[in-house]
Amino acid sequence: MISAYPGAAVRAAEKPLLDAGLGPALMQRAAYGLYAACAREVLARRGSLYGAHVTVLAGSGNNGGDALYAGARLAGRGAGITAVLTSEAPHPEALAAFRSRGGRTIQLSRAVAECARLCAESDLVIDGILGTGGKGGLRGPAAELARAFTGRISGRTSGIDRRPLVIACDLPSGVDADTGQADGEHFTADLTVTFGAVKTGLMAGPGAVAAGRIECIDIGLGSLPGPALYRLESADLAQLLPVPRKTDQKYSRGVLGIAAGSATYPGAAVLATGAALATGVGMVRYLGPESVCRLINASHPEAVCATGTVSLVHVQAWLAGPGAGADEDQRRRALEAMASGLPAVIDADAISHVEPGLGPQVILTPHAGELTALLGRLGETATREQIEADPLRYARRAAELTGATVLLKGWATITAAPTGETYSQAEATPWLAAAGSGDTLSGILGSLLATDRSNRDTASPAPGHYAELAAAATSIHGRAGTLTAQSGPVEPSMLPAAIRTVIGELKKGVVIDSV
Ligand SMILES: NC(=O)C1=CN([C@@H]2O[C@H](COP(=O)(O)OP(=O)(O)OC[C@H]3O[C@@H](n4cnc5c(N)ncnc54)[C@H](OP(=O)(O)O)[C@@H]3O)[C@@H](O)[C@H]2O)[C@@H](O)CC1
Ligand SMILES: Nc1ncnc2c1ncn2[C@@H]1O[C@H](COP(=O)(O)OP(=O)(O)O)[C@@H](O)[C@H]1O
Ligand SMILES: [K+]
Repeated sequence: MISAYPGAAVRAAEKPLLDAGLGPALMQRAAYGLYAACAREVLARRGSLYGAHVTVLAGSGNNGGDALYAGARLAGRGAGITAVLTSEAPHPEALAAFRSRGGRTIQLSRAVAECARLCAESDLVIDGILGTGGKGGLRGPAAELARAFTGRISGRTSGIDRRPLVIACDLPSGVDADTGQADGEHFTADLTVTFGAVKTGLMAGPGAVAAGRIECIDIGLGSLPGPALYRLESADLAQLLPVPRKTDQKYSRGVLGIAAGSATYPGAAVLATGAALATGVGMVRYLGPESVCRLINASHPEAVCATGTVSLVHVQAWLAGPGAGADEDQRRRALEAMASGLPAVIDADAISHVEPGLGPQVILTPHAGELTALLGRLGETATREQIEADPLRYARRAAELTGATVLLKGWATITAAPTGETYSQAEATPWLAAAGSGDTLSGILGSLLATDRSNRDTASPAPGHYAELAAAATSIHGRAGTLTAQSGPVEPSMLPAAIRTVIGELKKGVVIDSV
């Protein structure tokens, strides 16, 4: 499990070490970690460091110091290095070390276009303009450089036309370390090498997109108090996924009730059912119109379909909403599922029936547009753009207002418990942005809720338990999408096959964090 912390928590952990005079030592550890990651990435790409063109972007603070020291080490291995100084006052000792290894420097303010060209023609750009001391987006010539560089490389790929590798020092410059907001100009990295602890802004909103892969360098800060944001990894998922016991029968494994689909939108029910079955539920009991029952049974003969009410069937968890449209019976079933006290996924159209006073076992799964509407009904104004810019804040706020667990979809999907525990999963691929993809996510989550033993074996699961299960479902969905995308565009109806593969690999202990 990865734990991420706000910049202020990392700075507080550094403070006693800085007071003890260890600042220079911490910077050397950070710079060495950055150098090693840069060397590895350049070697993997072009086979040799010798003769590689590297540009270091160095700001006025310690972030620029880290980048200059890393650049000095790369120069020592034969790389040709230029530092673009974005301020008049770069870190003096780091600059001296850089120059003593033969690194040359250019003052950005006098040559923005030349610096943008230099970056675009480099093998590697190290972004050391701003770190945790940055406030707001980039300003002045640094902002112009980011704009010009992005313009020059847009359309290039990492293949034949050689887009330069961009490695961010601690965080991409212009990204807020705590929220991931990136309102102004900022850099976008292939890899972010972060120091001491992962910053929350690298795992949320635009910051998660700008960060690329994340690598954390231990600089000896020790443990930090109260993690703000978690990310599940393969080993965590393997532990969370239940395996049938020898004494199990279909009911003890878990039954999921699905109230999804309508005469207008029957396909959503088929997708959700398929995903739930592929995740390993004991039984699906489907409730909905007869026409949808027939369609589901045509592709999933194992689903038990009926047209009745929620109170008439015995299940361990509910899933309501996908494709429900304006169907009045499905609306009633969604309300009964929320009031049942059982774990329930409330997705799509059912989200518009949500009222405050729910419990954490109810998991709402909006995208940003659906969350705008929900918050509006609860008396809070937030546009879709505001939610996409700061998803941590709005997912937490929605959980607080409803009492439910909230899963806010996106490139990095945020899950927030009403008690404050928050997760971010980013294994997905943009190929998953397709109609019907969310229906499969709800099916995976419904299955995990129905087969969850802690719900039956303990009186009240730990705070954050449902947020953890929702994060696990997101991760399985993202991995299944990424696996499917390896052979072409993703059709959501292809996902169940990949879900089975992902779960099988996780259970075998195969590490597929970087599929
Ligand atoms: N502390 C430690 O132990 C260790 C720290 N480490 C490293 O230090 C980094 C934090 O260093 P830092 O505090 O010097 O901040 P950093 O972000 O480099 O620069 C701030 C400067 O930028 C300026 N500025 C601000 N916003 C701006 C904007 N939008 N556009 C333009 N300029 C802007 C601001 O000027 P101001 O606006 O305040 O006048 C100020 O001068 C951290 O991320 C990590 O890399 C590692 O070495 C490990 C040990
Ligand atoms: N750009 C993206 N990158 C990765 N995943 C995405 C992206 N856009 C959407 N997704 C994922 O695709 C799914 C889309 O869900 P949703 O919009 O509810 O679809 P639908 O309701 O049509 O089934 C969500 O799991 C979301 O996180
Ligand atoms: K940076």
